[in-house]
Amino acid sequence: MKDFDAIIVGTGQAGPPLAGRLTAAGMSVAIIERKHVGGTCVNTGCMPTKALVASAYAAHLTRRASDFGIELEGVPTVDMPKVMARSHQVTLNARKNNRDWLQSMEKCRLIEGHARFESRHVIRVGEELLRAPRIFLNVGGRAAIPDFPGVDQVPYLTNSSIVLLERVPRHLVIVGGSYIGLEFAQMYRRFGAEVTVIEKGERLIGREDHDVSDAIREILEAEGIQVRIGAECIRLEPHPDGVAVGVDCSEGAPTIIGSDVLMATGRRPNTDDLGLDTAGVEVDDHGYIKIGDDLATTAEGIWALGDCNGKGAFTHTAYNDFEIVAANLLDGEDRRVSDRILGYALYIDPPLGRVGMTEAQALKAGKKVLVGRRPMSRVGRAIEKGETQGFMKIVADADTRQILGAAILGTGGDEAIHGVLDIMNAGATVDALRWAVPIHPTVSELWPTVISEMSPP
Ligand SMILES: Cc1cc2nc3c(=O)[nH]c(=O)nc-3n(C[C@H](O)[C@H](O)[C@H](O)COP(=O)(O)OP(=O)(O)OC[C@H]3O[C@@H](n4cnc5c(N)ncnc54)[C@H](O)[C@@H]3O)c2cc1C
Ligand SMILES: NC(=O)c1ccc[n+]([C@@H]2O[C@H](COP(=O)([O-])OP(=O)(O)OC[C@H]3O[C@@H](n4cnc5c(N)ncnc54)[C@H](O)[C@@H]3O)[C@@H](O)[C@H]2O)c1
Repeated sequence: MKDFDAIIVGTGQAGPPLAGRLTAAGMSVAIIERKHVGGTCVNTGCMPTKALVASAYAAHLTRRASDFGIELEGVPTVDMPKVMARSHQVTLNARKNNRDWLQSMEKCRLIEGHARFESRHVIRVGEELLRAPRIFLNVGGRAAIPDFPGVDQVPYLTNSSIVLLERVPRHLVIVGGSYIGLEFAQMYRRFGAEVTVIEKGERLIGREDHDVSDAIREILEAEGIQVRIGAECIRLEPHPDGVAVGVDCSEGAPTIIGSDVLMATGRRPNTDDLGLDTAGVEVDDHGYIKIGDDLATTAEGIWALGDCNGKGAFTHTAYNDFEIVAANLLDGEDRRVSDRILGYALYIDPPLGRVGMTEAQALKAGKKVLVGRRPMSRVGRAIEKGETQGFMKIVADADTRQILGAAILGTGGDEAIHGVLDIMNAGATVDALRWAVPIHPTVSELWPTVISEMSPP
């Protein structure tokens, strides 16, 4: 048995920085990883996908070159092994930097292997037993594969395997029309694949407002992506040309023949093989670890951070979990998950930057709202860049004038949304943004105009 002051399971977005803070405070730390250091974001998530999105954008811009008065000789081609090598290198560099960082921490031991509770404060990794009074679970999640008829008879891709694919599929069928599905759909279309997105809901990216969903569908369809919504009873079977995907949709043919299928139907937490029962750590019906507002689990001395606690599904929410735990344990603060104002982005092109409530959520919460909206075709910056798809929108409380939420589906939207995110965190009203003097020419410079034109929906 080896004793430590703390054990961290998983090297995703919360584990390594927490190891940094704990060791800096003089604690001995064991951090355990069963696969690649850096977890999902670094190895099979944000980093490789955003590197691929960058290549896809380059391909798209090259095809549009003459719109900008640039004439290229010959037809631009996509060198997929090179595209993948570039993306993979981004991952390898980050993985190595994370590993080097952990190994440089005094009193931190990186242990490779699968961790499992032996008892509340003892964890087994292979033959080794480790004990600590504090245990932090940062085990993340993996692709959830629906139990479709025929799913075990055909090969399919997930986010983990598609980021290593060195060819352009002839026809990529993507099951799931949300973050993962839509980012890969546009990227592979731009690499030259025929792409069909199959979504069981009545619209793409169903958590967003209807106007956002509709505009995203329009953007994707304009690039030749086929969208099939209301897909019921999906079934898969081998076909001489790849995979036959049966869908009973409200529109379109009942069977789609794809060369490849990508499953993008959500994630499930890596909590089924941790021995949580042994430790008295409770999970909900979906396997997410139950936590309080301070990220403490139902077992004393055990915390759960990141995707595995079901309170966030993003790199920045996992990192914020680390910040909350470190501030509470080491700095005497009283920080809470419920204080977090959620922002996120969908990295299609143009991107969707989002913060706070949607208009539908605000109305459902019984708020009296004011809404301001402007198409990107009336934003100078977008016109100058030749990227006028999408719109920007803000929702405010009509009584208190607090900002409830905002969306920018448009060029630079992933960055520009931070103007609203920051001012919401500062607790200011919509009038603070109304009277700001933003820089010209930017997307953000339109907020004062949009706000001055707000009206009830
Ligand atoms: C394709 C894709 C794109 C994404 N893009 C974005 C994006 O652009 N922006 C964004 O904010 N988020 C994005 N995300 C989400 C983001 O990757 C996750 O929210 C984030 O990585 C969660 O981090 P985490 O720390 O909770 O866990 P993870 O990063 O999943 O890390 C958990 C680690 O724990 C290890 N582990 C699990 N069980 C054990 C065990 N028993 N023993 C030892 N080790 C174990 C795993 O191997 C893994 O390395 C994306 C996700 C995907 C799949
Ligand atoms: N830009 C980003 O920040 C980013 C990018 C990629 C992934 N992520 C994270 O990864 C997580 C997983 O993303 P995701 O897109 O896989 O999951 P998701 O939960 O966001 O969406 C899954 C989609 O699949 C659909 N679906 C579910 N079962 C289906 C079925 N049987 N047939 C057809 N459609 C079905 C759902 O209706 C939904 O639209 C997200 O929670 C997100 O936080 C974030």
